[in-house]
Amino acid sequence: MSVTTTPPASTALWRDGDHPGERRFVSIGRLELESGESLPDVVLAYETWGRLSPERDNAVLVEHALTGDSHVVGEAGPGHPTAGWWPGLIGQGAPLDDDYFVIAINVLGGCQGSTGPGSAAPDGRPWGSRFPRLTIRDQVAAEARLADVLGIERWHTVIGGSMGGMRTLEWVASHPERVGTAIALATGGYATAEQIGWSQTQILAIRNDPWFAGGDYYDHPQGPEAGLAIARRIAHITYRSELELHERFDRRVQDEPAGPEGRPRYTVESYLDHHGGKLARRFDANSYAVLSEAMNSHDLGRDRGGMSAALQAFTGRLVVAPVDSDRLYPPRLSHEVVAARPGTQLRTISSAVGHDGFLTEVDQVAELLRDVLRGD
Ligand SMILES: CC(=O)SCCNC(=O)CCNC(=O)[C@H](O)C(C)(C)COP(=O)(O)OP(=O)(O)OC[C@H]1O[C@@H](n2cnc3c(N)ncnc32)[C@H](O)[C@@H]1OP(=O)(O)O
Ligand SMILES: N[C@@H](CCO)C(=O)O
Repeated sequence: MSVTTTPPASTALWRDGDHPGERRFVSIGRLELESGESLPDVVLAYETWGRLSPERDNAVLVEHALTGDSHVVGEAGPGHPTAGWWPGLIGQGAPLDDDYFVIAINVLGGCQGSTGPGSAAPDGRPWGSRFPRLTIRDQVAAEARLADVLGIERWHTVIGGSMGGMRTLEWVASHPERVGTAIALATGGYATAEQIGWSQTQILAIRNDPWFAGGDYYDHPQGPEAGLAIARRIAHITYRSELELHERFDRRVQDEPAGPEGRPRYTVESYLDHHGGKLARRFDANSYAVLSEAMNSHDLGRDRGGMSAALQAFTGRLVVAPVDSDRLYPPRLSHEVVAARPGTQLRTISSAVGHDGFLTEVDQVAELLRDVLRGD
């Protein structure tokens, strides 16, 4: 196992330009997966802030959501398609200041430096359609290997929202002794029927794009960007509340119809086109499908005798933080975690936005994090 600042050739197939110097890459070797398949030579990309204390007791793991990456804070620039997705959470004056050693890992199956479907398989060609099915448990198993390499036996805190919240809770279930405090935002103990249904719809939008080519599109002139953009449009509606969309866009028209045959383009359509196109330019469609299916696998209680039994061995502090207007991960899912594990704290984020509130209400998330780190 080794750590490097240059991406190993095996990870560099999907958009070579997306591998900046400040990101580090660790090889964690072969990973046996829940499916019974295995991934040889797994690489994880990660970024760090601060220093690990001599006692190794100040490490904080920040877990990103579906289309996030290891770039939690910082500018967009070479290698970083977007600015940090949780601005103000790490750095001087932020809750995660120099007292902490913060790590964010691009998830296994992702497309920002970690092994994913766009990486090279052992034959040198992209995995594409051959990439194995992943589960949230596989992703956490990979992250535990990275922690081993860095000499982190126990996280001071693990925090994440949505898919990052799934991994946070899975850390608690699969490595209870390695987590001090866990903060899971806008998530639940399992993927619901509705979440799986929305995922299916999005994955079908990708797979039915004529340019999908069964998933082996990397050396084609075009990929399934249109399908991915449709998937993002569908997802983005679920990430926002009905009331927010109504108040922001109502029935306003962005572009007037051209001629008698024309139809108006509603402002909300323009907004969804924007988000669909933006994601299609920065994200790999195969990764999107692989990660969506990993989210579908999420079920803390699976083969563990239920959620309560899965959380029983954890003696640390667990905080769950739903967004009150979240229709995709409704607050009842957090309440179920509280009911399953006595002592779990509930901190509700108030937002008009909906699910994306865990990203947009950064002040509330910062306050929550500050309180929890203080021990309140
Ligand atoms: C800070 C970042 O942007 S992180 C980007 C990387 N993203 C991730 O890592 C995933 C997490 N992030 C996300 O999912 C989303 O980007 C969120 C949650 C941060 C967006 O939330 P908000 O801040 O509420 O943004 P909002 O939904 O209002 O969208 C703003 C965008 O829509 C555009 N927009 C707004 N109205 C319209 C319209 N009628 N027509 C077209 N575009 C529109 C804005 O110009 C803006 O564009 P930009 O993002 O390219 O600057
Ligand atoms: N908008 C976020 C939320 C997903 O839960 C993302 O794209 O990662």
